Amino acid sequence: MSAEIISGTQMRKEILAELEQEVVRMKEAHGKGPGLVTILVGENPASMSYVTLKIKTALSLGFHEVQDNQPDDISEEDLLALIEKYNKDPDIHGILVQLPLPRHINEDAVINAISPDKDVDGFHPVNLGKMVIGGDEVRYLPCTPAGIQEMIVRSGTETSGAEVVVVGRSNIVGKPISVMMGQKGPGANSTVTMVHTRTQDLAAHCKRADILIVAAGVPGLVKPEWIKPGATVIDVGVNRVGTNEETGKAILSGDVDYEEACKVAGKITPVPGGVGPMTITMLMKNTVKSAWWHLERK
Ligand SMILES: Nc1nc2c(c(=O)[nH]1)N[C@@H](CN(C=O)c1ccc(C(=O)N[C@@H](CCC(=O)O)C(=O)O)cc1)CN2
Repeated sequence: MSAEIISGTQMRKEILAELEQEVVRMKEAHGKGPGLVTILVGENPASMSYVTLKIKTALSLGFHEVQDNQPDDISEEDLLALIEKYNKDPDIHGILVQLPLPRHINEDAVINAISPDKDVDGFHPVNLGKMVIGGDEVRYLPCTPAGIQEMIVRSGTETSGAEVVVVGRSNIVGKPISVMMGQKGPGANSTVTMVHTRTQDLAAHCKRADILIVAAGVPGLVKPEWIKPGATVIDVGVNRVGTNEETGKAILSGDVDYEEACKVAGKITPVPGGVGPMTITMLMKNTVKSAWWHLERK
């Protein structure tokens, strides 16, 4: 048996084509499209490549894109003032501050400074609170969890009544996706267990999962014998495990032993080309949603 591959790269194409049409309609209706600012502090190579991808995608969709790069030693006060400037800018509908930030800056203070109306990352406590309440309250879902849920749904995996096991408890992936999969509604209604690397008998928990979502940041953590035959496996890990000597590019590995897992799982996401591309796609979707909200409100 070889698992069906759930390709984030392919799904990205489909969703971006839908968004492109929406941007055309928005420009016809309002004379302008979505505006996104990307704020990058310092020169972390991974962050630089993610922000470059975000800018490229936004421009390809016809967004108004502002790239605001700041030096590593910017003070927290100056960064907060910069965010406030964009909170007030009527041409900007989405504010993205790339994480992680340098140690001298308090990440929570920065996230809290972004207007919840422009928080297209979905990290602000107001938006996380609305996500927990669910239903009509939901505003911007955090991008990686939203991408995971979209992949599960588009792959035709049944979620209602399914046993979902989430490995990892981060604020940006593990906690939100656990809540989202347990909500009432389509693409959810699951029975969720959230575990982590200190959980006793992690393997036994994973083995019960109809849908196994792994976001632990530990390369190759999940072994094939931890997987229920036929399960859908979503690998969120993007671990840099070496460098390709010929191309100089990073060699990426997920949190799942992919080659072997393919022999047991029913469906599986690859790394690269799985959840990663969906994160940026969902950022675009949130920005389009925010732009409609801001433009129609006036
Ligand atoms: N403000 C934010 N910061 C961070 C987020 C976020 O959602 N908002 N998430 C991560 C990084 N991230 C987006 O910013 C991200 C990670 C991975 C990918 C991706 O496409 N990965 C590719 C591989 C790309 C590579 O070669 O490195 C893949 O998995 O196929 C996109 C976005 C932390 N910070």
